[in-house]
Amino acid sequence: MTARTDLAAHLASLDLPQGLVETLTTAAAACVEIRQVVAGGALVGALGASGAVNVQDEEQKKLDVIADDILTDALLACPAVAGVASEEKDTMQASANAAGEYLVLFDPLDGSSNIDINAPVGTIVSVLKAPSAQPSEADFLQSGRQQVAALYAVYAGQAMLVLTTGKGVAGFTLAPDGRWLMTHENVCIPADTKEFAINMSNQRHWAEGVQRYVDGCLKGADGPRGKNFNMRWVAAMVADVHRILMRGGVFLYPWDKREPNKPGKLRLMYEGNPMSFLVEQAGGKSTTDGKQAIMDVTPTELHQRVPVVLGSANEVDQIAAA
Ligand SMILES: O=P(O)(O)OC[C@H]1O[C@](O)(COP(=O)(O)O)[C@@H](O)[C@@H]1O
Ligand SMILES: [Mg+2]
Ligand SMILES: [Mg+2]
Repeated sequence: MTARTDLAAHLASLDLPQGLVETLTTAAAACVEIRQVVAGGALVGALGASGAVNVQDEEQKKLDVIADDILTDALLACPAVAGVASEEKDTMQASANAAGEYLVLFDPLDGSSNIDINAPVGTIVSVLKAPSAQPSEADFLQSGRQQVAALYAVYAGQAMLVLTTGKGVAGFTLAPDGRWLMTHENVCIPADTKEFAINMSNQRHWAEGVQRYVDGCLKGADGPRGKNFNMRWVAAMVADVHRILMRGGVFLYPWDKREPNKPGKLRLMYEGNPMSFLVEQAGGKSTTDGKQAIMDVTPTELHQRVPVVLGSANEVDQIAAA
């Protein structure tokens, strides 16, 4: 096998504060542990419902809870971490570390409906600087622009970890010895695409602009776009965004009129912001509606929702203009 840079060497090359290196190393190791549970599936009791409901009123799967415990325990034990916030928990948790410098927010298991059918799932992580070593919930409500790092791990045919610390995007594949080895050095999203991703079953609820945009894609070479489009929907944001980072495309989970006061399905702090950091660092755009950057949204609550329109830059502009 070719000698490859591992995650530790990559982090060392970035000239990052030691505490950030420790935080990212801890999160990446937790993802290896989660991957092992995902891979064991029914053999390790990882499938099925937990019987509980989370703060978002969603039925928790066993794997949501297992992944949350793995990440929470690992990060709270990391001396550089001042506190964590999880999609699966009502409130943030402060660590007992007197010198914690970072706040870590995460979606421990993204794509929960895929768990029991052995389809791709993943973990999404956002890292902020901690204003104090004894953080309050308000300390977590920083805009996406304040992130110092974001990563996701996707557990599919291979497990991959994709990371940014604000200097581009690098992708790593999990090797049999448990190390993350760099396989994708400088991930760039092509500006143009012929592929879109949206849950079509919600079509009747979308706003008119989204209706017009998708209609243009469906008409293909016979319509206003003058080219044929393909459609994909993995039902795990982490895997849909991974596809876009690998070969371009757009992903939409837009506002819709079912619950007009609810901004969308996806969560700003655990999904929208970290994915936006990665997408922008890879040359794509990540917006609420084709125009407003998600990372410029001012958070008002930990479990805030956000509409999402992201991916290939020119195609996101098409959605803005639709
Ligand atoms: O059920 P739908 O409408 O296909 O929604 C799928 C979306 O919901 C999510 O699974 C929500 O994430 P969780 O699994 O973390 O709750 C996204 O990953 C995905 O894009
Ligand atoms: Mg999710
Ligand atoms: Mg989740």
